[in-house]
Amino acid sequence: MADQSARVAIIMGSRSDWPTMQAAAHVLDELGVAYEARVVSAHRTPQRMYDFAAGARDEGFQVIIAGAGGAAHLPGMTASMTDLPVLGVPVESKLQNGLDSLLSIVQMPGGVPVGTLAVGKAGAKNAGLMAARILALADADLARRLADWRSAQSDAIPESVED
Ligand SMILES: Nc1c(C(=O)O)ncn1[C@@H]1O[C@H](COP(=O)(O)O)[C@@H](O)[C@H]1O
Repeated sequence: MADQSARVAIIMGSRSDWPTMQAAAHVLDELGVAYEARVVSAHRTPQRMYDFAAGARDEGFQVIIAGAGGAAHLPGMTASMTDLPVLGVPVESKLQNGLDSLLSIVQMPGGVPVGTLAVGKAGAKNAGLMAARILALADADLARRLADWRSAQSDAIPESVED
């Protein structure tokens, strides 16, 4: 059962994806956005994927972040069964650093949108930020926290090339 306050679902094809997908969880923690993380695989747990995607809106989720590697069908299959925005994160694989994951997620047929981020932890981090930006369209407090987060990021980048 989902934590009723969780607005973002972070799903992934395998527990082995969690070190990557934690980057999404981390930034959502920083922004005070409640999420729930689950292992859901289109390949290995098709009924769990079906039940999750069909029931995600009723569970209270507003955005889904889906990470998977290799033949990464999870984001697209999930997007085919819900009208919630689905953000796809290609997890790095053994083949060309995850190029297979990226192409599996980004090359969706017209009519089934998956917003695809970069491969790996940077993509997962940006998926968390993108989920927050979507939610912030209707949440002024979150919009302010996002603006503060962005300012803090800028402040942390030194202009000097010396220490
Ligand atoms: N791409 C998918 C799906 C899916 O798309 O349904 N389910 C698992 N996987 C991926 O298999 C990779 C290897 O998984 P294991 O480490 O468990 O062998 C993971 O990156 C996972 O996302």
